[in-house]
This record gives sequence, C-alpha cells and structure tokens, in this order.
Amino acid sequence: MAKLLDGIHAPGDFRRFTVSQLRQLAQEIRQDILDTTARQGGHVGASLGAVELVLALHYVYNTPEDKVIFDIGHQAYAHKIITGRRAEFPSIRQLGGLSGFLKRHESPYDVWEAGHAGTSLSGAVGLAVARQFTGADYRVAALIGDGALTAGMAWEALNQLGHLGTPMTVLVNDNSMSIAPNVGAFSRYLTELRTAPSYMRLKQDLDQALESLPLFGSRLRWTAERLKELAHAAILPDNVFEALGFKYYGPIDGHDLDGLIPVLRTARDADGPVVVHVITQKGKGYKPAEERPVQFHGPGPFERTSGEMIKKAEPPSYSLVFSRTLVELAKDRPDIVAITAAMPDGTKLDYFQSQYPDRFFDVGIAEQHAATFAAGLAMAGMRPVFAVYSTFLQRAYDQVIHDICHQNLPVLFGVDRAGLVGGDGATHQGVYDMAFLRTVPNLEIAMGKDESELRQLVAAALDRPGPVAVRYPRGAGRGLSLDEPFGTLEWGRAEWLRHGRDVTFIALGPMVYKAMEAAELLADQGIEAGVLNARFVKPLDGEALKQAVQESRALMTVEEHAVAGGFGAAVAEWVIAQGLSVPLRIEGLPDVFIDHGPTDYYLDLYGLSAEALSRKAVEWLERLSSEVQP
Ligand SMILES: Cc1ncc(C[n+]2csc(CCOP(=O)(O)OP(=O)(O)O)c2C)c(N)n1
Ligand SMILES: CC(=O)[C@@H](O)[C@H](O)COP(=O)(O)O
Ligand SMILES: [Mg+2]
Repeated sequence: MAKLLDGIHAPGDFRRFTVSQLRQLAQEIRQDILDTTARQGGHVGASLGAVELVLALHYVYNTPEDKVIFDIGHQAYAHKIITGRRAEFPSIRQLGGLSGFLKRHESPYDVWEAGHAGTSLSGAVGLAVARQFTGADYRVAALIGDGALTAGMAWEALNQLGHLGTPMTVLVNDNSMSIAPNVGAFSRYLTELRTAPSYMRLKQDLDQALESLPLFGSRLRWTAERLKELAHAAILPDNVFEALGFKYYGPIDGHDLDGLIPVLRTARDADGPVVVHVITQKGKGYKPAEERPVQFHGPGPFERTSGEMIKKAEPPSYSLVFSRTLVELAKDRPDIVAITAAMPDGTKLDYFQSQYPDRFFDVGIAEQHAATFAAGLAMAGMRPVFAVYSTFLQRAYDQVIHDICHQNLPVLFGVDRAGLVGGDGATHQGVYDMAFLRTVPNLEIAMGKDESELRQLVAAALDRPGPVAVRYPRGAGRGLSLDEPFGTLEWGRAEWLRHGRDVTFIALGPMVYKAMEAAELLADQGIEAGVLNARFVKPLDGEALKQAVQESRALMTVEEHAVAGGFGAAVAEWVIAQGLSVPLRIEGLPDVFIDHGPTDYYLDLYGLSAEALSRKAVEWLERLSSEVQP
C-alpha cells in the first residue's frame, strides 16, 4: 500500500497536510525507524519519542531557512527521514553511511552538529543574536531533552537568553528520562510542573482565550496577560523559566499534534524567548521500548516482535570489570564512593550502585560538577572514583586541572571508552584524553593491556597519594580469569613480553596484543621484534625504555589514540630529554576527526592492525638499512 511517507522528500511536502495526515505520517516514520534499528541498533527510544515534535517543528517553522537545532542529535531519526534521507536511512551509523547525529555536510536541514549534551541552547542563542548584525530574519528553535537540561551549559545559555530577551523557542522535551531515569532537583521540579494539572488546564484555557483575542497589544489582551501571570503566580509561584525572563507554555502533550502545533506557532511568533515544555514518552509507539527505556536508549540489533536483544555471547566488558573491581575493593574500603555523570548503565556503575547504593552518585549530565564534587569528597578523606567516557571527560578539563590536580587530590578517573567507539563516530571517539591529561602535573595515567591488568591497576590506583586516570576501551574484554589476588602489578613498571634486536614495539592497552601478533608475523620473516607493554603513560617506565633503546635498532610506539600529544609523543619527549639517538616511529591515529564505523576498519585504515604494523616495520627497517649503506 502506498505510504504518505513515499511522497515526502522535504518538509515542504507535508506543510499543507491536515493534522490527521500528520498523525499517519508519524506512524509510518516510526515503522521506518524500527525497520532499520531492529536490524542494526541505534538510538531507538529517543527517536521514537520525538517523532511528533520533529514533525511539528518542520510543519510550523520554515526550515531550512528557519533554524531548528537539536541537542545531542540522537533523537533526530525522524528529522533525517523527512529531510530527504529516507533512502539512505538504513545506512545510519554504518561505515560510509548516515551519521547517527546531525551533520552539516549531510543536509542543509542539519543546522547544528552535536553528540555531546547541552550545547544546543548556546549555539541557538548565537544564531539568534547574529540576526541583529547580519540582518537575516530567520526564526530559531532548539529542541532539548530534560536530561540535557541538567547540563550546566544549558543554564548558562538560558541565563543569557533570558537577559537579552532575544526571540527564540526552547522546546523542552521532558520524558523524565536521561539514559537512565533523570535525576536531580531540577528533574524533580519538572515533575512538579508536569503533575500540576490545575495549572496545566488553567494555562491552556487562558492561552486559548488569548489566541482568540483580536489586536495584539489591546487593553483586553494586556489584561488577560496580567491575569494569566497572576494565575500562574497563585498556582505555581515560581516557575523557574518565567523567573528567568521566558514565556512558558506547558506542560503539553508532545504526542498530540493538535495541541502542539498552535502552541509552537505562538512561540514562533513571540517577540521574546519562549519555553515550550512538552511531555513525551521515550520509545513511544513501540511497547518494548516504552516498557524498557534504558535498554532501548541505544541498543544493538533486536528482535522486532518481542523486543529481545540479539546479543552474541561475549566476555564481560571492561566497564563491567571496572565496576566489579570497585565492588570487590569497596568491601574493605568504606572510603570508596563512585560517581557517574548520567551514565550508570554505560559505565556499569549500576552494578556498584546495586551493591552500595549509598556510596553511589549519579549527578546528571554534569561532568564538570562531577569532577569538582569528587575533589571535595577527596579533600574530606574519601576515595572518589569518577567513571566517565573519555569523550565526556573533555568537558571537565578545567576541573581536572584546577580543582583536582592542582590540589593533588586522590581522585580516580575511570576513563571509559578510551579509543575508537564505533557507531557514534567523530563526536564520541576517545582519542584525545592522553593528549589533554598528560600535560597536567600530579596526574598519573595508566592503561592495562587487558581486563586483568585493568583490575590490578584500579586496585593499585586506589592506594596512590594523588589523582590517577586509568583508561580502558569500549566493549568486551578477553575473557580472562579475574581471580588472582590484588598486588601483582608493580606501579610504574612496564612489562616485557618479548625481546627483539631489530625493533621493539612499545604498545599501550589492547594494542599490546596487536603488537604481539605483529611480532609473530615478523618472526616468520626472520625479523626479531620485541614487545614492551608500557602500562604507564605518566610517569613512563624509564628503565624499561632505556633497555628497549639498548637492545633494538629501532622503536615503534603503538596506541589507539591521536598521535598528536599521545603516548608515542610522550616516549619521543623522553628520548629527546635523555639525549638519546634512536630511530623512533609513532603509530597512532591521524589528525582528523574519525567518523562512525567498525573499530577494526579504522585500525586497518590507519595502519594499526597486526598486518599493517608488521608491514610498516619491514618497510621501515629496510629503509633504515639502506640509509646507513655507504
Ligand atoms: C556531555 C554528555 N554527557 C553524556 C552524554 C551521554 N548521553 C547521551 S543521550 C543522554 C541522555 C539525554 O537525555 P535527554 O536529553 O533527556 O534526551 P532523551 O534521550 O531522554 O530524549 C546522555 C546522558 C552526552 N551525550 N553528552
Ligand atoms: C548519544 C550518546 O552520547 C550515548 O547514547 C552514547 O551513544 C552511548 O554510547 P555507548 O553505546 O558506548 O554507551
Ligand atoms: Mg529525556
């Protein structure tokens, strides 16, 4: 049967639709989203929950001339489908396919690129304020979730916007969920707004009455406006948005296009900033996602009818090993407390939470606060552990330097997702943290070659006198036994795995195993390659490095991190500082943003597979030999 969606190539194709046609369109879009995500995963729940919001925004605003901005962008699958990318939609998050987030090179409708939470409002305020200089007269609307609204940045933008009074719509998509259930006093406040039905009804009645009044600015309208304000003040005396200088419309049902469209029109035409607060359900229209919103935030492939996840059996993830290790240690260490910034599931700290609920803190999407909160805890004698994705730690850089390291406080960072991450792509790659952490005095940095070393490093790190960052990658470990007693790893010491006089690979993290494979391949060709498992990035194990310089003709560092400022750069700095002269190559990731796609593909592309490493070593050694020939 022909679908309405078949005729939609741009929002202009449905701007004349009736609301009942829009409703049908919404259902068809949901089917498209499920067809693709069931096969390959993706951000299912948020995207299903925002379908009507996306339709209403494109219906009311004259996109792409008007600027509609999405916070994070993980909820924008409907937006992709109705802005000319339906045919490519099945390629989303796949190598060479559509990004899972907005990308300006993909479409003129993708105004703002993100992936991290809380940036939409600042970007939108910039676009809105720019109009007064450029003379452009587009309208600006930003869609931001209740979770993203826990980010400090979002409030910095509201603060400025409320002060300036610049016309702009802030559409708050409140589903009471971050990835996990949303937390915090502001989340509680939104719930209070949601559950004040008399307020909601009265506001809607008043708004409708206002709509029907003629002549904007008339005395009658002025009186009605004042009446409305009085009524608001009487029922909810301190609506935080109104106190900040916004007109507040809501809460309204974000799946009800009949109600949503007129309110958005009013907001669009307002002469100042407006907050439209809508209530939606994460996963709307797909029962398994409605019932299990955490699991359906960003699942892998699932069985469409039952909603069961299609998972291959694999060893526990590094994140789970990290969390389990904390639980092991916490038994005898009442000083250990764990912190996440809205990622209890991803970091697997939810396991720690299940064992030690009183010693677990989810602070919301607030990495900066999480870091400084940890500093305060550490100052008072606690041992805070902040498990945070490498990419999100970027946001807390000043806090790392100024609050933690400057005061030399013993905070442990569990730097999760260190390395390439796969489907999320450029905004989420954990390939910069060594570059920005290595420069900070007092901070020690380590990464084990596997989950067993991760476990030992965590235990050892919690006995260090100052701050430590322990890195570990996304995904499954190697399935190693995790029963050995703690204390088998000497802090600061690298591990020799094999010796070779031709070249020594000095590798970090799981790249150690690639280096071992490369060494085997080289051995088959008669080349002797050593492998040093560095383990420590800061401080480096100088003794082991000296030994490597002495016993090999050449050194090759290997890391899954940007070459610029990374582990190899640290080794190069050490070589120079020692006044040594040794051929040294740094193998890592280039100075480009790396898109979505399988990690192994990019490791291969950038010469970090075992085959590529061995090939490069052969070529390099040949070149070195020819260079020394007379
Ligand atoms: C700075 C930052 N921290 C953490 C995340 C991980 N993250 C992605 S989506 C999300 C939840 C967002 O909740 P909300 O804005 O309410 O959107 P919803 O998924 O509920 O639609 C989180 C924590 C992120 N993208 N950026
Ligand atoms: C949008 C976002 O930032 C998260 O949903 C992220 O995609 C989670 O990544 P993991 O799948 O690695 O937990
Ligand atoms: Mg939410």
